[in-house]
Amino acid sequence: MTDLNTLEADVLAQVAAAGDLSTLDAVRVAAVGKTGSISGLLKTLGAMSPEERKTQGAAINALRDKVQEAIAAKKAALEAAELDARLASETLDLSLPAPYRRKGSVHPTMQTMDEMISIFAEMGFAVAEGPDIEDDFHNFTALNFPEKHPAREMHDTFFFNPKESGERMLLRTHTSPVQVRTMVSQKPPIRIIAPGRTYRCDNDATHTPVFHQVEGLVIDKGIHMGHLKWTLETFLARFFETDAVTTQFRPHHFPFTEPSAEMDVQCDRSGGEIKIGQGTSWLEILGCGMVHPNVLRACGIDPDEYQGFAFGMGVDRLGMLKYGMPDLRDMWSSDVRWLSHYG
Ligand SMILES: CNC(=O)COc1cccc(Nc2cc(Cl)ccn2)c1
Repeated sequence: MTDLNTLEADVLAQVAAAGDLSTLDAVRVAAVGKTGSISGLLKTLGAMSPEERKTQGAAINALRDKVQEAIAAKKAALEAAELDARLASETLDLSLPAPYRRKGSVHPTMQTMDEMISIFAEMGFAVAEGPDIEDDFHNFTALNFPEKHPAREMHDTFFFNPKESGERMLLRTHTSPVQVRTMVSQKPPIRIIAPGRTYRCDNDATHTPVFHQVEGLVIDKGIHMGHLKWTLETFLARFFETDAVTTQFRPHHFPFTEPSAEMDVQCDRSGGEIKIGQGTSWLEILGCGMVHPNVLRACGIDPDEYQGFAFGMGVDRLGMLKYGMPDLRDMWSSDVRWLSHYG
């Protein structure tokens, strides 16, 4: 017969030595599990005399209870220690600064476009939008482009495969179609800007196939070039955050305006960066003009009753000027280091 005292001392020593819950459970199974040492002793009771069974049985049960009590206490101690360890490792010191997490930023092109839109909105312009996929009429014909105009060629414009009807759909080459759609659907007076994505078959150091434009259109009675000049100078001064800008009109040609002009803004190129609102250099900033009568007529507006001006500027170009970005291609490299620097 195994000496109960030796067994007790041995099992209690194993319980005390158990360093973690799984070791303790292994000790429990070895002692009081189905095939455990103490459970095995209980099976020997059957072969004893009634008197012996009474005393021996009581002694073995007492040993089993003692061992189970010790295991329960040890389990509670190990669990408490485990909880303390977790509390210690997961304690948040709220007085510490939060760990740095890089937040996203608005792309400089969209930031610039948002600024342009909000300035024109403050000046009373509504924002008009339209489809990127356009038809010949809205992108060219209504804008007084002659049938054989080079801009209609494949080398300049992305065309889709002609539909059965032969209508050639294309990716709009400017946002003017949005203004055409507005003139066709809304009676004057009109004061809108048309921001958006435009597409051309260009791709070099200063041109990307997708670029962003903001065009503007005012149609009313008695509109003249003075209104155009004031509107653009007011916008440019606010956009470049300077008191006033000096501009000049340089004669130009667009099919959809007559007279057409390019507007230069006076700037200082002497330092590394171009500064608008000071200096004596000229920098081309946008194209504009009085809406051509043929365009008004194509949109159902009588040029003897209403006149209008329009302008168009490149968002990426203005953003690069304002934020001093050296290379247009950086705008599209989606280099996080660059974007987070400017964004
Ligand atoms: C970057 N943009 C440029 O160089 C030139 O953009 C321009 C210039 C002059 C006018 C317009 N838009 C326009 C729209 C209609 Cl519906 C009628 C007449 N004109 C856009």
